[in-house]
Amino acid sequence: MAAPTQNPARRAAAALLEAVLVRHRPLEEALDALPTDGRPHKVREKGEARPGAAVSLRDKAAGHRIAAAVLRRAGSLDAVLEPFIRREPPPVVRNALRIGAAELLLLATPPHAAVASAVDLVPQPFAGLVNAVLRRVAEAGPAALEGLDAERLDTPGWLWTAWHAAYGPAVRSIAAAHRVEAPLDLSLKPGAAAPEGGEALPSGTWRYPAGTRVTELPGFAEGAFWVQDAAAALPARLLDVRPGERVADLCAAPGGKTAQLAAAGAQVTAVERDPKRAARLRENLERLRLPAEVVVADAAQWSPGEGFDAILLDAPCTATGTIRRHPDVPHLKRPKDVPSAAELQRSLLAAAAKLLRPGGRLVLATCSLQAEEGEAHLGAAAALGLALDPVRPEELPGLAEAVAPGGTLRTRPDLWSGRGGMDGFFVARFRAAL
Ligand SMILES: C[S@@+](CC[C@H](N)C(=O)[O-])C[C@H]1O[C@@H](n2cnc3c(N)ncnc32)[C@H](O)[C@@H]1O
Repeated sequence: MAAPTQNPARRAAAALLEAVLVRHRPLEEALDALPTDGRPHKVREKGEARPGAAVSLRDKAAGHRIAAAVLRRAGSLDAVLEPFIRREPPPVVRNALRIGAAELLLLATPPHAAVASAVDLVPQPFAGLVNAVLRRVAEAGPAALEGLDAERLDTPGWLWTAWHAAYGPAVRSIAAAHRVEAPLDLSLKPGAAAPEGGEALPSGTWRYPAGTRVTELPGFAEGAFWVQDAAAALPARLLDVRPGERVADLCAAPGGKTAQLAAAGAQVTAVERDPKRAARLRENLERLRLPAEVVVADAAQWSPGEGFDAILLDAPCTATGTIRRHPDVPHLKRPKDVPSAAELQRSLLAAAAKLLRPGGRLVLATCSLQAEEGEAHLGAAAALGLALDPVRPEELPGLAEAVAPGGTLRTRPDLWSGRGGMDGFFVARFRAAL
């Protein structure tokens, strides 16, 4: 069978799925590792696409889109494939079947191209199987997905149980929100004009349709804005820094929150443990022409001397609040990751409390939907002498429902659902004793 000319994109998708589902590597790392030829378009002769060969930027983007669709809906796709598979095939075949099914059922690829391309991805002995199974899926069409409990099928059981315990029936709308690709959200530098085509959200974020390429928007190279989910922009806003205040951003890269603090005129020290990520943070600040001192250090061990007026602790976490943007997260995280992330957050919180001047402010944020990485930290904060400074609903227009009665903030992907949702964050603001 002739190899379709579009197959470099499917090969890229297969490589990404192999990295995430077989080798358990993050999708972004796998994307960075894909060899590209740097050209937006590349016409290939049929059959030329070899594993490991460079792909064009366009094929990489198309492969990313296919892989993301598979990762978002893997449970549903496997349920559709199930009746046609007698014995579990090798991972390369299973992933080719998922790619074919995603193209047929979710991405509106013409059936002939979807089936032929998936067949082209597998070793010859499996070509017949993939062809036969996908022809059956093609016959059923998108109706094959109807009647499935997609929310449950596409959510690992342990996450469903935890979210049900924390949020009750809203677990279903959270899971439904994960099916949809997130929009592009931008934070603007003060005084900068928003690129055309965006929607101004009540929180100040500018929102653009999913798939918008930020680097192609006018103003990107000039540093007029940076990418930041609407919910991710809230922690720094709630710290409410003033010009000239000494502020530490303790887990800083890639720097969205550092940029907000610096744009507000604070004297910012950004601490980041990972040297590569610190380099990216520096690059971002350079593009934005915003000043901040970047320190490569473990924030749990860092002792700069004088206390800070304000500290932002955007602690590393399981990132289960960012599944809309990172559909690999449910496939990579395991239940045991939650207590270890919570432990790390507790140690960083204790270190942060020591870095505050008397009366200083601290905002703790995590982009996790797990209560252990959010609400459960309030007791530890109190034991460290940090008094909760409640967030008032009027501080966050349009988000009153995200402010808990005690004054902590809990955003979820199903909030603002008619407008494209937002990442799931826990945010709490504290004050050190005087
Ligand atoms: C949630 S991300 C921060 C996102 C960032 N605040 C922003 O808004 O762009 C967490 C960051 O903390 C860094 N990190 C993890 N543990 C750290 C530690 N002990 N000290 C300093 N940075 C750490 C990670 O490398 C990662 O870049």
